[in-house]
Amino acid sequence: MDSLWFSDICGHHVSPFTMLDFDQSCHRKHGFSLENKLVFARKLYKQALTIARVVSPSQLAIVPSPDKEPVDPDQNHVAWTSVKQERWEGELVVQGEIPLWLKGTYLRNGPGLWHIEDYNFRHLFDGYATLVKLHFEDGRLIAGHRQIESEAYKAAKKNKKICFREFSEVPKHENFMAYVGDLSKLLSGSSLTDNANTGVVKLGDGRVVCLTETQKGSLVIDPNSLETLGRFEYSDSLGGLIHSAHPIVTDAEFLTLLPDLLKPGYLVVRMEPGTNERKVIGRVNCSGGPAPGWVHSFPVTQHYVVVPEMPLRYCAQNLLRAEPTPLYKFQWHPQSKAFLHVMCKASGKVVTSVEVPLFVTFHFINAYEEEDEDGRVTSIIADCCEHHADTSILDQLRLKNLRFFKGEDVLPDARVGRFKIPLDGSRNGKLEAALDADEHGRGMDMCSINPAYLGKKYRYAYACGAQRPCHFPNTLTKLDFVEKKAKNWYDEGAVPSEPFFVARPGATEEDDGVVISLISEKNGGGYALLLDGSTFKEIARAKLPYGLPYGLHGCWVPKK
Ligand SMILES: CC1=C[C@H](O/C=C(C)\C=C\C2=C(C)CCCC2(C)C)OC1=O
Ligand SMILES: CC(/C=C/C=O)=C\C=C/O
Ligand SMILES: [Fe+2]
Repeated sequence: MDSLWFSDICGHHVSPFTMLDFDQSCHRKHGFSLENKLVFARKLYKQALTIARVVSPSQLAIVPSPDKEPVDPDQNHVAWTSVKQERWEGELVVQGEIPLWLKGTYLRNGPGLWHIEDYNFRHLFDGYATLVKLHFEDGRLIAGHRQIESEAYKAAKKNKKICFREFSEVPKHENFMAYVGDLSKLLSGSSLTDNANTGVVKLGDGRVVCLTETQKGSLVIDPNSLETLGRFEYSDSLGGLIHSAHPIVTDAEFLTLLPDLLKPGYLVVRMEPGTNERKVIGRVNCSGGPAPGWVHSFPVTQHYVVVPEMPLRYCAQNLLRAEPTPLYKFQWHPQSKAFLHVMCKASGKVVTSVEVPLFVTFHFINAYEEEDEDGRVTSIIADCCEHHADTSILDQLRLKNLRFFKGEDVLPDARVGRFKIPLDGSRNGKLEAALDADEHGRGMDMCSINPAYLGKKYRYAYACGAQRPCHFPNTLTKLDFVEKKAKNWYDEGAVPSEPFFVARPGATEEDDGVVISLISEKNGGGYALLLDGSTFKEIARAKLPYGLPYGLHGCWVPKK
């Protein structure tokens, strides 16, 4: 059903646009006549009406209604509470020693504002983006935070209601016709959010861009003032509405995946520093399923891009709903199986597609090539934070579940899933735990590595693990894939964010550097924490004036 809605709109699939985007679609690129465009528009409108018919009236909220979930302020951990104010900046008092070599700014993005007026959002991923900075220089630390001024955020503030479609929240419609109008806006992408609340990357040319799952939610910011400078406009004509929220970004390139919901598959694209133009490396067709698997992230090796095809797949039907479904914009299709595709970066050729055991992951950690004694690549190893093929983690991240922790051990188990992809033409790949998950309390997500080891054989990763009982990953963990051991950091009641590794300039050891994390404390406070990358012992901490909401992903902007 999902793909049927779109399949007959446009007969050819030469252009890799993902959904239906008038301005940038293949229709413009291939010079379609006005008449054809009108035929196309009519088809679109008819499809919107068909969709409107299959969405039952109960899924239409006619009157705006606040989320009626009970809110008990005593239970509200600062990690899950909206940021206190629009912005703040100041120097922090440092306990311990910040290494003098640490010069630059750590930026962390995340969904920090979960209400508009008295309407409370439901899911962690719905929040309006809060950008945090920690600027280290001469052993001192200047911190700050500021809201990202996306169109979605500004419109919500001005109109005192949600105006764009967020991860799970949808603007409420006054009546049925307004809903049908919104559906056509959805098909053109104009109703989708640009709330860039997921990650932040420094491009090779120095521009700093905040990102989310929607392409329009790529916003350029100033890493010093945290001011939103404007939209990052992709100047190519690839079109489409969504991309992977985690591009692979180095000083030399920006690689990402554009899922194609019309003809299930993915485009692998590359953008050079100093340009806004993505160029196609190649295309992968899906091996299963009515739609591509969700690609929140993907891994690369030195010569290959690994394109994951999870059985948790995008679902056009769920995209159009007015109320969230248990799996939000996705659907679980175990019968469609799971695959990993390997594309050669240089030629764009798919060198293998293997079936793998079912899996669920948000985050790939790293990947590398294994060689035989003659230096021929025999297989690829790809590691991820794997949730035992169980989608319930998405539900666990509802704010209601995060806010009401009564001490039960409800965090679903996760592990470091290690895929082995043979390159000898075999049709199946393997998936096993890279180390005993009890080493990290069977919690596993929000990972980082030493960026010098991207795509190469590596030994260490940093992530959030669990000290049970818990309902959310609550430790920082250093994983050693050689010893198959983990070192864990824990502070009772604290919610730590993604441990981010910064290498010491000139280091020769993989773990020679520091790990930065922002901690939200159970008493409403918060602090910036520095751990030694090798010993994983605390080397410094600095208290913030107030605790900040939980955040997702970060990047490092070194001082020039
Ligand atoms: C994880 C994670 C989710 C969050 O994503 C935010 C948005 C707006 C996602 C939107 C969508 C999908 C997840 C699937 C396809 C459709 C679309 C609506 C674009 O940020 C995160 O980190
Ligand atoms: C917070 C999280 C995923 C974030 C996606 O970007 C997962 C946490 C639990 O495993
Ligand atoms: Fe992520």
